[in-house]
Amino acid sequence: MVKMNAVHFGAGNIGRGLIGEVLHDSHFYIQFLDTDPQIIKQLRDDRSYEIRYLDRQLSTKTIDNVSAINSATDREHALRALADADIITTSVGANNLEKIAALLHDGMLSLCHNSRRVNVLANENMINASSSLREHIYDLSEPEERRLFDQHFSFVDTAIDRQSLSCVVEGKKVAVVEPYFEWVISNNQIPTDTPYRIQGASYVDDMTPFIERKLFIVNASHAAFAYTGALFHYETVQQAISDTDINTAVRSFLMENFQYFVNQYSWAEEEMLEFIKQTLNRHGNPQIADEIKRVGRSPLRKLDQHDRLVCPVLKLEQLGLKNEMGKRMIAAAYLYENSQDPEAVVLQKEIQRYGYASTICKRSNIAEPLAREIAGLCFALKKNAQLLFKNGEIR
Ligand SMILES: NC(=O)c1ccc[n+]([C@@H]2O[C@H](COP(=O)([O-])OP(=O)(O)OC[C@H]3O[C@@H](n4cnc5c(N)ncnc54)[C@H](O)[C@@H]3O)[C@@H](O)[C@H]2O)c1
Ligand SMILES: O=P(O)(O)OC[C@@H](O)[C@@H](O)[C@H](O)[C@H](O)CO
Repeated sequence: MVKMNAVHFGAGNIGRGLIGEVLHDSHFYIQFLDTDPQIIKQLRDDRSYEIRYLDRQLSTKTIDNVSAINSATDREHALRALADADIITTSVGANNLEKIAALLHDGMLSLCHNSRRVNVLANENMINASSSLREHIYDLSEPEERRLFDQHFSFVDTAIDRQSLSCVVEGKKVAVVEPYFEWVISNNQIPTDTPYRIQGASYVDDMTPFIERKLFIVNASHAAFAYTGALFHYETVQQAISDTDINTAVRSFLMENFQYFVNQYSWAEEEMLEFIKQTLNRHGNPQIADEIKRVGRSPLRKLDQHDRLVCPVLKLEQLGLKNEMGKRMIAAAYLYENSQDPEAVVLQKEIQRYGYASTICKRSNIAEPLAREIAGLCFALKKNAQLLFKNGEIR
């Protein structure tokens, strides 16, 4: 029973491993738009793909009623797909939202001929990704186009959570996922006459606490394991987690962020503690080998003032709450080296040229006294990574 058309930008790990599955189960036909010729060919040839769940039985599921278009080389077909869309979704990576804006702008113009309103859901690890995508599109639009877009489109912020990886079986990419998932959708931004509900998603009136919980608990601890794990030359997050000292350090980092949620949102302590426990269990899932180079990817993005490491530290600072471990985690991130990761290369070049304090001020928009303090932590941890585990402040 396929009733509606979804156009999804990004047939990567989470695109196939979560968004594709949930939209399929909500009776959408899915056109993936991507730029990777290999996955496009696979989806076009098979019109379906496999998901493997990391449950006891290693069960599998086939997602059918899908196809794919190369949005870089086949603009015409991509625009045709957009013109028929009932919903538009993305999971291309936060840094790529700007790159899909021009195509979406043109696709949205052709969609305006339809009477129905279309929701656009950008599913990326960032605060208000859909609102940010809207800004990129509106930056390219004339005032009259913006008025039309306001009438025809709703940009709906979301938070998505699932450990979603891939493996290759007989030359085909298979999505490998934990059974758990969360897709939180901003109810206030969804028009009341939307003719579908996304099955399995949670609709909430105030997105902010949920996207912050995703970033400041799930992704913050993930990044902390990755960057401290890299300091000790581990290759996967699971190896870092099984190091008792790192585990203890990341737990105390999370307990600082826990205080933020309790103070800022009066979040019930037991519920947040349970969420933290569940998150740490998920990160430590022995069936997953999640490489530090994936979890630590794009350190410049992760060190942005609005992202998982710096944002909670600044918020705790404003509230006058303890953030010592958070500062150490930021310092560990500034020490991250990976010659295969373009952002890590730029980061280390900038540090070599301008020093830690200036780079921290510039990249994380942190005021000078705090930036100098974190720079001091970078020097200390570079000399002796064991200081990460020292109680009290490092001087
Ligand atoms: N993998 C996860 O477990 C997970 C979980 C939650 C959130 N996320 C978020 O989802 C997003 C995607 O992550 P991922 O792990 O699936 O990454 P990925 O690299 O596996 O997939 C991204 C896909 O987007 C495609 N893409 C990139 N630029 C594009 C463009 N301009 N036009 C069309 N397609 C383009 C890539 O070719 C790739 O197939 C990120 O924002 C990530 O933070 C990932
Ligand atoms: O996708 P990133 O680069 O923002 O972060 C890396 C991981 O922390 C992330 O992909 C998690 O696995 C995911 O967010 C879990 O839901």
